[in-house]
Amino acid sequence: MRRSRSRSTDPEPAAETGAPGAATPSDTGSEEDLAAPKWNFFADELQRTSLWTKLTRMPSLTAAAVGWAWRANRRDLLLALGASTVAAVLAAVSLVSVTWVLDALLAEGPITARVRAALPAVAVVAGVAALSLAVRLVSELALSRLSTQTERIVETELFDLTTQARLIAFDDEEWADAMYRARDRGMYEVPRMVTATLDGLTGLVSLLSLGGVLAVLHPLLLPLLLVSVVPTGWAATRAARMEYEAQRRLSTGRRRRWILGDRMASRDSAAELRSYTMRDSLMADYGSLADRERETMLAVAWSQTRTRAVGGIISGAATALTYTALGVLLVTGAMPLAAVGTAVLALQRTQGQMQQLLYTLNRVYECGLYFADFTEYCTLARAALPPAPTAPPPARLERLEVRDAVFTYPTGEEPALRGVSVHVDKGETVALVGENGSGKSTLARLLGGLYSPQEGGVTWNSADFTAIGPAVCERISVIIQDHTRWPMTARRNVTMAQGCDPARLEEAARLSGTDEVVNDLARGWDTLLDTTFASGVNLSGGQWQRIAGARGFYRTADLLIADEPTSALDARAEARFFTTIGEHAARTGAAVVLITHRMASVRTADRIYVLDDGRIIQHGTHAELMAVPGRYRELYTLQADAYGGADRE
Ligand SMILES: Nc1ncnc2c1ncn2[C@@H]1O[C@H](COP(=O)(O)OP(=O)(O)OP(=O)(O)O)[C@@H](O)[C@H]1O
Repeated sequence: MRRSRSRSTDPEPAAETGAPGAATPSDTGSEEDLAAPKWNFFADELQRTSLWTKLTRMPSLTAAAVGWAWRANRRDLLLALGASTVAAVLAAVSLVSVTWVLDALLAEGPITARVRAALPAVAVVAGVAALSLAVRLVSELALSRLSTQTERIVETELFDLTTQARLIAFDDEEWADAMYRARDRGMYEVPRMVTATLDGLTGLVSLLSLGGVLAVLHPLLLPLLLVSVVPTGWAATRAARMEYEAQRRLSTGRRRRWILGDRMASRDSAAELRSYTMRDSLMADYGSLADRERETMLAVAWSQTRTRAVGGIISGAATALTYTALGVLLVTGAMPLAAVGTAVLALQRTQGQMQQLLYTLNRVYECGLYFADFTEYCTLARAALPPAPTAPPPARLERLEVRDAVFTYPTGEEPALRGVSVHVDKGETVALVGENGSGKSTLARLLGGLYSPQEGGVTWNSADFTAIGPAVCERISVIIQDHTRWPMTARRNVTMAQGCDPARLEEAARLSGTDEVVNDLARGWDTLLDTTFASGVNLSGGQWQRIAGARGFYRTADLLIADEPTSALDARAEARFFTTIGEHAARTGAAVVLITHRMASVRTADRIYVLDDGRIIQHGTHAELMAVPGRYRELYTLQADAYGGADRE
């Protein structure tokens, strides 16, 4: 792995910090790893693309933002648009009324007569101001309602797609990073983008009406105005692009930092962190990543300030030029004094409005970049959805078969399964054994309909899993090796998405030994299993595994897949589990696929498959496999010897 280029930000070597075993910088990934992950392929393209090309994306981005707002609440959208347009037109009316006031005040005659003459115009100015305020308030209310509602539908869209995506997508770096970016910022930018777009549209209408007033006063004022505000807008847009590019570069590093931070602050890793004195090493890793981020962001802030300064200086010079031109127009008599007064006012307002509009356009552009992350993720996530089922929901299981399956993880260099064929018949108990990494869990996931092989196929009563779709999961119950500790009540941790059937719950609890766990809980099944809440409790690893077992038994299924279901159980609980799993199968008629390293527990299986390096190297009953030399007999004998030969047959 290459050394980090920002050496000054790397943590000190272990010997110097006195932190034994402190991580070397490369433990957190070289700068290149962090700056240029696969998904960041577009960063270079982004750099090369001109501002003009990006601005041409605006109409489509704006249309997309308005589309989301329309989906969120069309009434609020129309109200916001209508009210903003009225407010913009009122601003121009108010300006014309000011000219009227000035005309009256600067006319010939006694001051009282001039003031009296100006009164109707003053009343119009006041009335327009009051009306503008009311209309603006309505517009702001509609906009904030719209923003909240858009946020809601965007979040729903993200989780809707994410929870439907095929499991394999989570192993795909590009997908995972896109999801992180969409969740981290992209999805929050959609409501901002909607607000910014509507602000932009309002600003445009205001500007057009103010520009109309200015053009009527003198046509020369318009180009002068443009010259004074465009440089500031250019600077703001450039600054936004710099920030976006930096954020995009830092995204992977941030994700790693977030994960590290989570490990440092989480209860699950707290004990191991202390036992292995990981503190200094983790802090160094975290610091290294945070330093890189800080360095990048400080450099960005400095470049942004330089760009903004250039824009500001050019704008300032152009403003001075505009006021000089006004002076010349007044002195030469090309414009009367009242018109010059209104022009000064109009120029100030228009300048403010134009700056605001450029700032808003810049916001739309900036939000648009992150918004594009969200839409990119939605596109990727839609591509990761399982294809629509073409076969009817599966009937009761007769035979589940995997044929010549080849499966490689998206990040894997070698296939995890290489031409595997197995089958499970109704009511059978099949065991998968093999050493670590031989492919048992991967095969179990294929059997459970969670992964699809790249070659070969998986069928349920001869119907292909892909054709059946997610409905196949309804017929399968899985006790997962790395089961989830759901932050819910004990009852919900067992019943999951199914309704609670007290008799089935009691039976599942008895079979898995969860009854003993729940009996000890002060609030029984109603106990919240999450210590982040005041009433929540924590369970031991073995107790959690019993809950995961109960989850598997509770579900009415034709097939129960149990992947290392007893790894955390004590000897008594383990023995009980292997007896009851058979009892469960006999009572429900369910087939069982059992994965375990406890060789003694697979002796009674109808068929045992032995895996090695992604291949089935042996299969048969315990007696058949023990009768021939091979991996099964070797593993079985090794374990039996460790137990003093008690299990040797
Ligand atoms: N998410 C993943 N991404 C990439 N490779 C993976 C992933 N999960 C597993 N692998 C690889 O696939 C191979 C098979 O892994 P698998 O988990 O199926 O083995 P196993 O037999 O269940 O191991 P164990 O007995 O340790 O649970 C291993 O080489 C492993 O490194």
